[in-house]
Amino acid sequence: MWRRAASLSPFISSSGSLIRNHQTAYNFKIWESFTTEIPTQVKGGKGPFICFVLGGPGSGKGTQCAKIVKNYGLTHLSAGELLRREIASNSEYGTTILNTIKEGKIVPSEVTVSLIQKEMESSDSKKFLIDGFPRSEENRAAFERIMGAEPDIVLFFDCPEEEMVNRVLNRNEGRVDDNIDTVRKRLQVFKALNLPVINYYARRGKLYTINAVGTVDEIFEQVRAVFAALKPSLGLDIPGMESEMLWRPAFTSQGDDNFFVSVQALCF
Ligand SMILES: Nc1ncnc2c1ncn2[C@@H]1O[C@H](COP(=O)(O)OP(=O)(O)OP(=O)(O)O)[C@@H](O)[C@H]1O
Ligand SMILES: O=c1ccn([C@@H]2O[C@H](COP(=O)(O)O)[C@@H](O)[C@H]2O)c(=O)[nH]1
Ligand SMILES: [Mg+2]
Repeated sequence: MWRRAASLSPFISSSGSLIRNHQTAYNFKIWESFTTEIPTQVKGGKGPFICFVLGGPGSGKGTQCAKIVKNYGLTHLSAGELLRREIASNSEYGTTILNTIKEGKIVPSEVTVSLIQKEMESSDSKKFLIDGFPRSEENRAAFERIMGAEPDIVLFFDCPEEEMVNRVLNRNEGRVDDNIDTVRKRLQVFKALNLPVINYYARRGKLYTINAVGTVDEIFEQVRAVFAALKPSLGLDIPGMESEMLWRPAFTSQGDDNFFVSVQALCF
């Protein structure tokens, strides 16, 4: 099994530009920073490239992951899908997982990490998109402990709650948690347990915030900019992406009611 502790590689500078009054759906207070550093080579260790994909229910994680897979060939592991597959296979944890999902709560970390671990270790891929995980700080710590790895980058699909609720209620895939009661609970869990994880990665300089409002293609253009920056480390060849701009929260601290995020405007 591969094992590594991810490290942040050296940073390079480029000239920055400024966009004012950027506000996230979760009322992050954002101010602009002139620091414009990006990792030259995100991937430093021996393990696979890992990208966590976070965002509230219905923010479009799965939709965008499908496009990332198609464009950049990463292997997509949706934690929710792995859990739903476990329910369908009548495993010993099936009933507990089903009840947890119906309640919009979080399945014990050991169960989810073990499912992710099995998929990663049985795959030849060196580039993973892990969608909808970690859901909590406890999930995050369990992944680091069990896998001996951290994500190289984290994408956060930032979407207003009303839009997320509309999308989930119109999804029509027969999911047991696509109903208004469970969605409300999932949003509470997201704010209480997942936002702190997102902030953690912002502080670590690994978070890329994507504005998840717009058409699927408009949103993917922001994702494309992130992956264009990672081209050298992923061995990707993406023409026409020489000068893209994206927003990357660089530091976050949490006050009583608000999160404060400074943002780097990255030009490259
Ligand atoms: N930009 C968009 N505009 C409108 N609808 C969208 C957009 N992106 C995705 N959708 C639709 O919204 C619904 C939720 O999207 P998706 O399943 O990708 O979200 P998710 O973040 O994976 O949600 P969950 O956490 O519940 O799995 C789907 O029906 C999808 O087709
Ligand atoms: O890491 C995870 C991922 C998911 N869950 C549970 O599954 C549902 C659905 O997840 P989606 O990512 O929206 O498909 C989620 O609400 C949790 O109940 C989990 O416990 N841990
Ligand atoms: Mg999904």
